[in-house]
Amino acid sequence: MDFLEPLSSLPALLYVPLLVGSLCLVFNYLVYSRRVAEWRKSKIPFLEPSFLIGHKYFWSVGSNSAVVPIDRIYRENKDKDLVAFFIATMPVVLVRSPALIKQIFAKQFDKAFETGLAASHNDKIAQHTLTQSTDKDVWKSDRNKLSPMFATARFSGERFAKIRTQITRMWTHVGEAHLQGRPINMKQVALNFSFDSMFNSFIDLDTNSYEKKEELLTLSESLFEPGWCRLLSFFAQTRLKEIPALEAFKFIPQTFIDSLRSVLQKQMYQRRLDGNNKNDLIDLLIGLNDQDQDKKVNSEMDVTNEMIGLALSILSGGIPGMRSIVTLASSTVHILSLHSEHQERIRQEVEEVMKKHNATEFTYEVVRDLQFLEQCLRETARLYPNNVALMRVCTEDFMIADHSFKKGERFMVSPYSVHRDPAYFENPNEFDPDRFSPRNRDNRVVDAFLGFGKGPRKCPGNNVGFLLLSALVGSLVHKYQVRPHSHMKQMDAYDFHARTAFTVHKDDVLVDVVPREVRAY
Ligand code: HEM
Repeated sequence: MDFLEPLSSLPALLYVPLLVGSLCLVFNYLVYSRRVAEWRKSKIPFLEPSFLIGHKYFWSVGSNSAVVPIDRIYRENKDKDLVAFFIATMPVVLVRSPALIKQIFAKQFDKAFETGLAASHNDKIAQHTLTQSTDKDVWKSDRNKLSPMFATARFSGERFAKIRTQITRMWTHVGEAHLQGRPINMKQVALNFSFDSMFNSFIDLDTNSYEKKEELLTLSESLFEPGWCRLLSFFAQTRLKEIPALEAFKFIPQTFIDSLRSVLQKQMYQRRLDGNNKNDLIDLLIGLNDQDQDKKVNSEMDVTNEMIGLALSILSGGIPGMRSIVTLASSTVHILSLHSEHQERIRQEVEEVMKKHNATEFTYEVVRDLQFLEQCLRETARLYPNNVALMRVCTEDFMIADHSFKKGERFMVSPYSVHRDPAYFENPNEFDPDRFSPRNRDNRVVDAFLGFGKGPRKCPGNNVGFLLLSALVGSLVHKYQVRPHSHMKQMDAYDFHARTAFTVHKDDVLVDVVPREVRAY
């Protein structure tokens, strides 16, 4: 057999990768051809995958963020409301039109209930983590239990003092960097601010990330750190969650859970001893413990899987939360550094609102009243939405817009693409906070804005997030003039990190500051 002769001269070790590679290609082919036949039958518009190797759009993933190819598919299929394709071997249906997104994410919510990060049914903690829960009743009951935590009024009055402490620490850090002639790393400043604010306010943990890096902060950072490992764990969570051998790739690693468990246990125990009701997450968890077991917290076993899941929903914001605050804060400061006129408007607003409330420092009432600053934050969330994609998975077969979808079909929405579509936002690449002013905000804009998701599973922490962001950005811009250091032009999708499911800028976001003369605080 002459044609096999070249193969016989290969070292035996090379046969193994060759065999594995060939099996993968055959597997790909089977996946593609089966799913394409189903799409054709259900009249779902799709992009024909290339024989064996799928869609070329995604070959550059690893050097570019997945936003880039998804956005290209979005733009090349203007004539369609939805279009199906493969990301590697994962079939997805990209939903383009806001009307259809609303239909699937809100009106047909019951039939496409699961998110892209849905947990394995056996994962007892993740079932109580809002983003990952796959049981509608458990999810509903958990969201109700947590709703008092998402009310911004929790930060009013004396409780705002904890946020004010973070403002003062941030000013000190920024002031020192300025005196030493160093630029400000906004990603780091925002991480310290949001971590300390969240852990102080929700679980009464007195952290100071500028002085000491808590284990939980290091672990939280590693949850969002871009890299192949995190990207693979995201893929394993999305695609292969029922395979026990992949437990080690769980999106929330066991080390994080163990550390959180021990912190919660300590805080609950201490609260029992102090007897002070602070109306925070610790009190909520103690209440659950009393209801369920009618006993005091005194052993590790008492911090149940449900409690860990609920705490994760708040503290890591059901995963996107803290990351979202960090990204949104650094993006907002980056964009304001390029627009001194908007910085000036924020300063004037702060002065006016302080005067109105007869305040000489940042208070809950002042921060809640910063309307123009909120418009700037919303506009930044439009230009830089946090998630590469929003996902829902069909939990039963259903029909929509003359197409029938099977249980297990994955819907994907690209907030970045919808937000930059001129059909919904005029001059979409321009930073124009006034498009979100109460006067200009029409239904078209409201429906097409996806920065916090859509439907009953949309972000419950948006108000808390905006409160912290307004405190951080408002106080920074009020005390300092901010100028660009590292990014002299507005960033876009090519500036996002390639190896993460979030739209994180690939470099540090550095700005320079010049102190301003302000009224006494
Ligand atoms: C202001 C910054 C924030 C942004 C831009 C943001 C964005 C998002 C997005 C896009 C989703 C997915 C929604 C969907 O799939 O339809 C989400 C979900 C979620 N967010 Fe946020 N978020 C922010 C802050 C927070 C904060 C501070 C918390 C917690 C206190 C939080 C808690 C959650 C939770 C628990 C979910 C899951 C909801 C569910 O599946 O029921 N978020 N967020």
